[in-house]
Amino acid sequence: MRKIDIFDTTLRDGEQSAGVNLNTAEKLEIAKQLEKFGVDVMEAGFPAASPGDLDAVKKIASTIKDSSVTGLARSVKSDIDHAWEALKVAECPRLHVFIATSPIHMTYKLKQTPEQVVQTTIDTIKYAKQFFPIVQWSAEDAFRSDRAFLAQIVEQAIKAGASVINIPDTVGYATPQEYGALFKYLKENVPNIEEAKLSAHCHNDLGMAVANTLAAIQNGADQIEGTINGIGERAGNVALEEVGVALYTRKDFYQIGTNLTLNEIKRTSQLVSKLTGMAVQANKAVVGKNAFAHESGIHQDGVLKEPTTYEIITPELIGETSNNLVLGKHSGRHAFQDRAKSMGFELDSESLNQAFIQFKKLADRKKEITDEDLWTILTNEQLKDSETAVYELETVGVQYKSAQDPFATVRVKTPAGKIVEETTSGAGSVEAIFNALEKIVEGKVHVLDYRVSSIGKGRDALAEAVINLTFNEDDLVGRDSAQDVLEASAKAYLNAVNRILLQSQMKQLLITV
Ligand SMILES: CC(=O)SCCNC(=O)CCNC(=O)[C@H](O)C(C)(C)COP(=O)(O)OP(=O)(O)OC[C@H]1O[C@@H](n2cnc3c(N)ncnc32)[C@H](O)[C@@H]1OP(=O)(O)O
Ligand SMILES: CC(C)C(=O)C(=O)O
Ligand SMILES: [Mg+2]
Repeated sequence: MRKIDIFDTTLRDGEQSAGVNLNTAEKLEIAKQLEKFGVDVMEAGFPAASPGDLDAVKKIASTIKDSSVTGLARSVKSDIDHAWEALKVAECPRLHVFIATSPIHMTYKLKQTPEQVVQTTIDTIKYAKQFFPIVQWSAEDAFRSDRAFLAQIVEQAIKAGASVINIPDTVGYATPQEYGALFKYLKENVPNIEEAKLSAHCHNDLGMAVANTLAAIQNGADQIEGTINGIGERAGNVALEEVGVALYTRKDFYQIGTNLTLNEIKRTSQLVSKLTGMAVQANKAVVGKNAFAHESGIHQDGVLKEPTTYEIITPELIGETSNNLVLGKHSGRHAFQDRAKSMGFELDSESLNQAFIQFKKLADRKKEITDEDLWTILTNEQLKDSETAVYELETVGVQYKSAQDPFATVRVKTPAGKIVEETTSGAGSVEAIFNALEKIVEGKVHVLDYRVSSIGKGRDALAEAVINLTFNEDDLVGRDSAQDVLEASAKAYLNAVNRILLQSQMKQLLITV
């Protein structure tokens, strides 16, 4: 199987992402992880950019042994001198030098004629070759360059000593068909092309970086360049983890191998995200939080029966521990039962059905059902027939008059079956209710947070109260709803207390079983 080289530029093009700035220690940390990931070449920075970048490239070049380390330079002698200063410590120093070849860039940016650009290219590569055994030359904005001119300058670059030729789609303008065709064209029209490796470098402005990279590979690219998580200038570079996993998963189609250790992907992605401060979007291919998450019942059922029904790559392949069946309003009984089982609940089918109905009702009101929510639902069901009991609100009443402390009278049935009534004042109606409940509940209650909102629209909307409290040191969130705000608040308070009570009763039950 043909093998291609992976050139990582997370520390150079990736660091060109707006708002990203890595110090030497951070760059070194990422470089070590890239080495574990198995990249063939890593571009550690742009040594002429700043003393800090020169220092970082130097540290990386002297530390990394299993990947080749390179640095970028313009076609300017002083840039190459800076790069040599940083890279001479490497086992096999490698330079990456570039100049733009498109009419737009040559005319407006470089203000050089095509002939001058060819001459600068030749002179620069020859100068660099005095120091560096390996010189990679890039034709910036190659895709928007005149093809015949590109073929001519590539031929000259190889003659001058470049052993890797990079053909970037600098502004992410190419389509896969066109980018692939450009590689084919160069293979067929540059007489000495076999003396150098041909490299692809794709940006993602139109979201086609992965497709373009794969098209280049199919048309003879020997190396591909990209970054972890696809970070980079503007919309970023091609995401190396996506290309790596695509080549591996579809090796039946591409027939291409790499030296990448794919199960280092997750760790590498997380490290880069953490140190650059660039979050990975949840639905990003391969490394997104949702890449192995299944939310809907039909998918969850399929995955439980046979993961390959909905997973074309295993979580383990990229170093992820497992897939994730997220319970929400689209989930079905199979996933619900599976989670209940993994939490230690063995319910008969009737109890499971009842618990599932409660779960669906709650799922309509909450985005995500937590394990704590499930615990409460399942425990309620499991304890239904046993001797356990909780606090039940019988009535709540409030006496309120402007400029006076309100009084609340609360009547509750205790777990022991006694009816207890308390009347207490408070700074407000809700506080008066909580004070009365505090007197009734046996144990120490401390309210941490409380809020009410309406469910639905209109004057007759239901009120939902959510309360976070500690009860005998345990803390939990309780919630309940009612037509009236005050009743919802009292019920939410008891809901939290009862959940904690049920948890300890359930633990007791599980211990004795
Ligand atoms: C497609 C890419 O990703 S290319 C890499 C982009 N990365 C970076 O630019 C990061 C590092 N850059 C820097 O720190 C600075 O831009 C430096 C140190 C390189 C240069 O800084 P300055 O000397 O202040 O120049 P400035 O950045 O403003 O302008 C760039 C100059 O380089 C010239 N230039 C641009 N590319 C090249 C090239 N490949 N070869 C030679 N000259 C070039 C421009 O024409 C311009 O020249 P001018 O001053 O004669 O008009
Ligand atoms: C410097 C070159 C290789 C580059 O990053 C680009 O053209 O996108
Ligand atoms: Mg680039």
